[in-house]
Amino acid sequence: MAFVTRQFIRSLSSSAALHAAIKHVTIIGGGLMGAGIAQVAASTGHSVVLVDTSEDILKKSAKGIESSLKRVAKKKFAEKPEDGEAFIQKILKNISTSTDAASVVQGTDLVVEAIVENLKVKQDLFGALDKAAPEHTIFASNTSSLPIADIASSTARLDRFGGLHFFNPVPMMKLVEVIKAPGTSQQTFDSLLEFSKALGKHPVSCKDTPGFIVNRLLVPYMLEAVRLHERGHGSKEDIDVAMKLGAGYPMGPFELLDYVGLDTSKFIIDGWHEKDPDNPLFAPSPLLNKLVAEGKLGKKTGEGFYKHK
Ligand SMILES: CCCCCCCCCCCCC[C@H](O)CC(=O)SCCNC(=O)CCNC(=O)[C@H](O)C(C)(C)COP(=O)(O)OP(=O)(O)OC[C@H]1O[C@@H](n2cnc3c(N)ncnc32)[C@H](O)[C@@H]1OP(=O)(O)O
Ligand SMILES: NC(=O)c1ccc[n+]([C@@H]2O[C@H](COP(=O)([O-])OP(=O)(O)OC[C@H]3O[C@@H](n4cnc5c(N)ncnc54)[C@H](O)[C@@H]3O)[C@@H](O)[C@H]2O)c1
Repeated sequence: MAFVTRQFIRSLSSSAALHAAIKHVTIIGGGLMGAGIAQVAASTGHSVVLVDTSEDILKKSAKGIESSLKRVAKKKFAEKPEDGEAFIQKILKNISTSTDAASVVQGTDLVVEAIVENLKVKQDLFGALDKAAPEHTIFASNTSSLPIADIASSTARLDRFGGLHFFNPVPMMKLVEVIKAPGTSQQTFDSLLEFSKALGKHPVSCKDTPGFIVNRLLVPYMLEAVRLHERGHGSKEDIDVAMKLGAGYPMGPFELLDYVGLDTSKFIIDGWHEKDPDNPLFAPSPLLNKLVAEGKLGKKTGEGFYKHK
């Protein structure tokens, strides 16, 4: 009996037990990543509000979520396709949309931000949300390249602020990097780990260090691929085939750049160049800059390094 009581007290005093499970999630940004995160959170039984700047964008996000769910349902209900539609509708019921972030965060346990990769824009958003959200609400950024501590500095909840770095396409990629900034409390960090697991993802813990784990290794590789091509040492097609057939990557670097979005890639590299202007690795790429200036942002606009259907 004493053993059972000790176990019970220990379980109550664990930070997981002290912190209520995350149920209501607000995702800010309904683009590639935000829509994917909303889909996965809704599919795992969370109530989700997806926020963007216009109803038109949110309609596009909802369409994207529905077509991704159709792909999931096609596989899951291959034997009984008639159950697929009910599965999709049940998940879609868990998602609502809004253009008013400040009002919807009033009832949320967690805010996941997936807006444009720009420090000032992210700081302004979180600064405003900090005034509107309840005390217990945790804030997380899906930034690819910005320090979590810098984004969090616009709020007064450094202890309830961390990083949740998802991978594209979110419904398919199992990894989430959970980032503990210097101010992030252990309780918040544990909640973010738990939330990632509740999404069916595999979380890894990560310090608030440039590029976290994956991008610290991936970005230099992508940069070298672009430089190799710019020097005329290989066509983009050959470089892509080489990395798929020779290194076993599912996509070549140019296919992946188009998939990620050339605007986001440019934000990442410009930000690092600004911080470390003498590092030749982060020097601007004329080819990337030209494509972005022409509005060729990759798969999302129908053309980037390649043309997409
Ligand atoms: C000098 C200046 C240069 C600038 C350089 C700057 C570089 C900066 C770039 C860094 C960017 C970092 C971004 C971010 O922070 C981190 C990332 O997210 S990095 C990206 C990580 N992602 C990948 O690496 C993806 C790699 N690709 C794949 O894993 C696969 O190709 C794929 C996407 C899963 C698709 O698989 P394929 O076999 O290729 O294609 P299929 O279409 O047949 O799909 C297979 C299978 O998956 C299902 N599926 C695919 N997508 C979805 C979806 N969105 N929703 C639901 N289901 C999906 C599909 O239905 C298939 O199912 P099946 O038919 O097999 O049952
Ligand atoms: N694309 C990727 O592969 C990838 C992977 C991991 C992380 N990320 C990161 O996720 C974030 C979003 O990337 P994305 O590819 O989804 O970008 P995206 O351009 O597809 O979507 C961004 C969305 O945010 C919206 N938005 C911008 N400012 C807003 C604001 N103030 N309030 C509400 N909505 C706003 C835009 O309208 C747009 O719909 C970035 O920080 C990026 O670095 C991207």
